[in-house]
Amino acid sequence: MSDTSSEPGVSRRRLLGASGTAAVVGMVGGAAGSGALALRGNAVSRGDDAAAAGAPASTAAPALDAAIPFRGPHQAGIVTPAQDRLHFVALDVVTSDREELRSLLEEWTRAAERMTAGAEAAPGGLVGGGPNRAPEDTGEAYDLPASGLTITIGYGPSLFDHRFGLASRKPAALRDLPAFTGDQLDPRRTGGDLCIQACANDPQVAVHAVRNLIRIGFGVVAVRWSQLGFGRTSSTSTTQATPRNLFGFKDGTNNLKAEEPEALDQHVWVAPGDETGGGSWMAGGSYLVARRIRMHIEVWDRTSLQEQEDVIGRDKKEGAPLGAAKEHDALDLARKGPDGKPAIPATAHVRLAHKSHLGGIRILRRGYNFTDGSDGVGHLDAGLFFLAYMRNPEKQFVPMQRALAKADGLNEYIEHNGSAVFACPPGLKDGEHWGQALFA
Ligand SMILES: C=CC1=C(C)c2cc3[nH]c(cc4nc(cc5[nH]c(cc1n2)c(C)c5CCC(=O)O)C(CCC(=O)O)=C4C)c(C)c3C=C
Ligand SMILES: [Fe+2]
Repeated sequence: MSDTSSEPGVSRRRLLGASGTAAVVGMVGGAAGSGALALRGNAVSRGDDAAAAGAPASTAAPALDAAIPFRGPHQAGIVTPAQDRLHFVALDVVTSDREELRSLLEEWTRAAERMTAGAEAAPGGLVGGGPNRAPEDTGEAYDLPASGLTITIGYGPSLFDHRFGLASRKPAALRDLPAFTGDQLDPRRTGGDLCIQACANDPQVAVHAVRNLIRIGFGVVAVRWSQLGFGRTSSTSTTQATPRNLFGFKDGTNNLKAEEPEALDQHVWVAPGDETGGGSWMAGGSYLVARRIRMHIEVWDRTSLQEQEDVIGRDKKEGAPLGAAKEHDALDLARKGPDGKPAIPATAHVRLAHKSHLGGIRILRRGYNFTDGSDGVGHLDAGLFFLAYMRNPEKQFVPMQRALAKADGLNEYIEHNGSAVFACPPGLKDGEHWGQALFA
């Protein structure tokens, strides 16, 4: 794509201009913060350190370029509008030194805040260290704007074992997920002491963020597994159009949205009384469930339209519930079709995942499509990297996935082959850093 910018210095060449993906910057879900590092808005690139130090943000800037506030009551990257690209990484801690881990989390905070503002990972990172040292920024995002980058951190259950004296700080709700019927989990895509979710509207910006955090963590953390994603498969704000997944269906219609603060408090954010004792630092945070779900798209592509719609429980073109007309019409699970059978079949995905089937349970989905080449026997290795945030995985994801694993018509076409759960701490106030509450 060519550079369409009319402002000098603004490069948008890799920004994805798809309609309906425009980011709303700032106060979504109360997640805005004044940040210790002044945001540079969109009219500057990473190389402009003067701007990083305090130039006012441009109000005329296009939303896809924009910087999303790093600080606030909740971490960005949860209810902030889902960007188009993902780079997710699960890491293991390879040192046994508690102070090294604490100090890395502090250093990561500084770098993450800078990068989300569109700055280099460290001041003068590109060439400022002189010719004899390795640069403190890898450089591939130097000329690019913030691109809506969010960096969200999570802690896995294994981080709270004997190694770092954190056992007494483990949140009660942070437990490895149980096995589900049909799971085909690959240990090489499962678990992790830590995770970083980097989302942006430019893939190069997301990859740059993860790469630089890994570089900073050399000797303290090592990558366990990672996943790239594209074409978000959920909308997390009513300002966003509903995208489609690789089965060609609109995905995210009945998701929780940033504009529903009461529902988010009920289903997504950990409340002050939820975790007592060592886990009380999680108030305002959320739990993340990640599942790598391979979709057998070649089989799906040979399936009739009627069967596809019955499997999902919605029509393919409009995304309306079967028996209804419009995408956002309510699901009527009692409605009968002309043949007297339920309009939304008993094994339809949306029926089984709907709150009325699950005692009111809901989750916030924030997944991405992926294609990771082919499997060597003529099939694409493609699917949905399912990411969902919730207040308590055992009370939300586990019963929901149990219901789906048991009866979902979709199971014929999918396979869960990666899995992890993480506790994502609350957002940071000015001057705070990741790990501060954890190591208090
Ligand atoms: C355990 C939770 C869920 C998994 C795993 C999951 C996988 C999965 N979903 C689709 C496609 C669609 N899902 C849709 C709705 C939907 N899915 C879940 C949960 C899981 N999905 C929920 C809670 C809902 C909402 C149900 C409701 O209240 O109506 C839809 C319909 C559009 C929408 O509302 O988002 C589609 C399409 C795939 C392909 C998939 C695994 C690969
Ligand atoms: Fe679903």
